[in-house]
Amino acid sequence: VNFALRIGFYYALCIVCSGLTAPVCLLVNGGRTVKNMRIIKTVVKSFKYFFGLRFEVKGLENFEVEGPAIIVSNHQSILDMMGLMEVLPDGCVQVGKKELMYAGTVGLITYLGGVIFINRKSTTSAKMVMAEVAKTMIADNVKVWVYPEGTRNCTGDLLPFKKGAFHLAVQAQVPVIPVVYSSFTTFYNPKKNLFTSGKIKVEVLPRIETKGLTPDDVSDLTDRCYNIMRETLFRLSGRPAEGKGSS
Ligand SMILES: CCCCCC/C=C\CCCCCCCCCC(=O)SCCNC(=O)CCNC(=O)[C@H](O)C(C)(C)COP(=O)(O)OP(=O)(O)OC[C@H]1O[C@@H](n2cnc3c(N)ncnc32)[C@H](O)[C@@H]1OP(=O)(O)O
Ligand SMILES: CCCCCCCC/C=C\CCCCCCCC(=O)OC[C@@H](O)COP(=O)(O)O
Repeated sequence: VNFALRIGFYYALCIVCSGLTAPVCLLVNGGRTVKNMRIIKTVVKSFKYFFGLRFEVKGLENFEVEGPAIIVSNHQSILDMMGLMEVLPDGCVQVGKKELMYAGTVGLITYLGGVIFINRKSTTSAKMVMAEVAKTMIADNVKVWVYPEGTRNCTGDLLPFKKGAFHLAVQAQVPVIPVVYSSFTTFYNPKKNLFTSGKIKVEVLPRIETKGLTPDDVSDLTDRCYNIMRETLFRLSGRPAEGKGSS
């Protein structure tokens, strides 16, 4: 019951705050633009206090790259939206599933914030959108945040990465910046109706350059990023690295 109440309150907060923030975005910036993310971020950063969540962030200086970049991070839950806004650099849009656009006021605010919507059921259309993004991120000097697992996953491990983000980085010849959030499993588990207060460690890792890489290098780049992020996830979550120390 407690779980349902807290999650219900989270949804309500998202819906109501989106409804109140949307007119502000429209008045200040006039329409769909990444500039609205600043306003959205300010609102969302207050949410953590309602749920007793604390963020411990390291490596923010790694976001300080000139020009565009692809940011990739692990995706555990709808609560990630709070972790996202906690560290989101200016001029950064996210890639999201198109279903989000139809989520009432939340859809409206994601639209106004400039979220790039992809149809996950159609690889061709998703790739076309991503190819377009590769061009516009250079022209508009924006960073793009992608969840390369492609879906939420709250197991304490990473799902295999999809390659879209890395194709995008190579096509645009921009660096990849990995961001890792420690596992939520100790305080959040929908299967066990668990949602208490808790601490989330966040680490922004040093950028991985892609200058000179070609489409043939995308698989290697993906693996490299996956391995670094998985190691970091286990370290931040206090879980022993696999294959080491097991008898
Ligand atoms: C104010 C108060 C507000 C309160 C509420 C506020 C709310 C919100 C505020 C805003 C917050 C927004 C938050 C948004 C969060 C959104 C979270 C999500 O929705 S996550 C789900 C969507 N995201 C993704 O799926 C991204 C990761 N996926 C990918 O990158 C995929 O690769 C793809 C989607 C591009 C394609 O996927 P799929 O169809 O499954 O195909 P694949 O198997 O991945 O690829 C098939 C082959 O194609 C190759 N490929 C992929 N991309 C390209 C490319 N661009 N160019 C060339 N080739 C490409 C790929 O390598 C595969 O080939 P292979 O031979 O197998 O390697
Ligand atoms: C009038 C219609 C009303 C509809 C109301 C729907 C309300 C939804 C409201 C609030 C939810 C807050 C969500 C914040 C956004 C977080 C985005 C997110 O994390 O999406 C997860 C998703 O990307 C991964 O896809 P999978 O479903 O795991 O694969």
